Amino acid sequence: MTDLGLPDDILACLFDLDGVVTRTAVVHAAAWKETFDAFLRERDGDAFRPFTDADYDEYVDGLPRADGVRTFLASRGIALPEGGPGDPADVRTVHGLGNRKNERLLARIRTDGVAPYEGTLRYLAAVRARGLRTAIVSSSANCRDVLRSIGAEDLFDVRIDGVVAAERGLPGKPRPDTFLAAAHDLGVEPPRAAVFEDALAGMDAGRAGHFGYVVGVDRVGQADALYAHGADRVVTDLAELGGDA
Ligand SMILES: O=P(O)(O)OC[C@H]1O[C@@H](O)[C@H](O)[C@@H](O)[C@@H]1O
Repeated sequence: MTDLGLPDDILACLFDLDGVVTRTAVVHAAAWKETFDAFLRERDGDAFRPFTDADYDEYVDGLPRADGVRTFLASRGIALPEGGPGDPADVRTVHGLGNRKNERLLARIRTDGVAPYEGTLRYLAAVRARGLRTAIVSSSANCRDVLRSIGAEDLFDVRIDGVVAAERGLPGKPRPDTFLAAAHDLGVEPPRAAVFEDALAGMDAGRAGHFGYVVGVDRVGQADALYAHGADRVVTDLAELGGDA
């Protein structure tokens, strides 16, 4: 193991964004809850069954936006027409609901701003100082704006996010394709790359892609689930891995 807490032969680090680099996983979760609860109340009346944290972790966290809508609704036996990406936020389609959530997410970000995890920024600096390559691998179409807002865009050699994945036709997490694309673009074989993820879907992607090391970042007390989904090690902050100057 190196002083970064990684196997000696790791050459690249692939980081998820929301919940790993920035404190935005909770912002996404809150925007989803607002959106789904309003939808379910409209549909089922006041006796509706609310969207829970467990629903978020299991069906939505880490997935591309439209996949999150489909997967959660399917868990409740609900299917909506697909619609299209340009659907207005009040249309009852997969994309309409996704757009409704995005409006709520952006409103929250406008009001509260974006905060990074300082431990991750320090770890990233240490990774780069030791000559390892870095990528951001996020399902979010808002990834670039979020990184820019904390001045962290230049910390990554490669970005595979929701926009790039759509352009290239890559399936999102839990499939490994976005992480594999990042490793490929960095010129590193998957067994020589480490994945850093807070979402269960991200763990599944790390395992499916046969990456050299998968670090689960536990921000919400789900260490056991992260291990069950394939983490090699679980930390609550990347500073625990090492990388001190
Ligand atoms: O809606 P966006 O910004 O494209 O993000 C898609 C997904 O991105 C992931 O990073 C989040 O964990 C999910 O909650 C979110 O739904």
